[in-house]
Amino acid sequence: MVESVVSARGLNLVFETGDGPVQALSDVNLEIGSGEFVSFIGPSGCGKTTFLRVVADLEQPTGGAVTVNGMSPEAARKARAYGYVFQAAGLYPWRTIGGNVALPLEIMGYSRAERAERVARVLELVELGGFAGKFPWQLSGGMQQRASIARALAFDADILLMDEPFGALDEIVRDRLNEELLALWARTGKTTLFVTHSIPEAVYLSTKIVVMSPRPGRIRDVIDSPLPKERPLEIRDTPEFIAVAHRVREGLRAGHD
Ligand SMILES: Nc1ncnc2c1ncn2[C@@H]1O[C@H](COP(=O)(O)OP(=O)(O)OP(=O)(O)O)[C@@H](O)[C@H]1O
Repeated sequence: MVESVVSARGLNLVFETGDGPVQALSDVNLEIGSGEFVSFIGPSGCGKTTFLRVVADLEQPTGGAVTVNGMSPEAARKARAYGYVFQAAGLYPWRTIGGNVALPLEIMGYSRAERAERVARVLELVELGGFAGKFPWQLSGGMQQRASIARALAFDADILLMDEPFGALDEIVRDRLNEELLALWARTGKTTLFVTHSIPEAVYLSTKIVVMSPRPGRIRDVIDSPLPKERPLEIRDTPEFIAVAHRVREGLRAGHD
């Protein structure tokens, strides 16, 4: 049997707060295979970020089990199994773009030559080849987010965790970055977990869409996309695309009843 890259079985997570327990995740079961692009969509507070944080070993489940590459999240973190892209680009303003991308490599003790080679390669991948020497404030919001994707790619982890990376961008920039991300995913084959509030974004990007319901966060529906791997933006006008979007919307609506 092929081992899942991410496997969640009976996952529960309860936060103890001053106002009593908050159940963020309830009995989440999910298998993610190698090279899949999986979007998590659901209303605010349904546990999407919490799920990503469990995978990244930033939160401890209170029940059930998660494995990442067949290991505990802690072992996977130590093996540098993933890169993490946050909602805000989170670049250090006093470092150049190249310096920001190199930072995790510096912390990990890569040599200067190795850092330079990797920074050049990942900036090229996100089409920021000529921008290594610029500072974050010299780049648009979309370019900054591309730089933060480059930073997550720099140490060649085979899993990419992305928490609403394009949420703050206008729709035209977002469309372009969606196209670029899809091309990048096709080129690199990284298993990608992607949080979004946007139905078209989830349907356009994903091989699998996980629809979640509000607290306690449960999986309402898991949709294996019938769309082909090649996806021009115009695919969003096809009946196949509209049918998947409809099913996602139905799942979100059912979660509210
Ligand atoms: N550290 C924490 N302590 C207490 N409660 C928390 C903590 N982190 C998250 N929560 C609660 O757990 C629930 C799930 O939060 P989470 O951030 O995972 O939701 P989300 O689906 O990512 O939301 P959004 O779409 O708004 O980002 C929310 O009710 C949130 O208030």
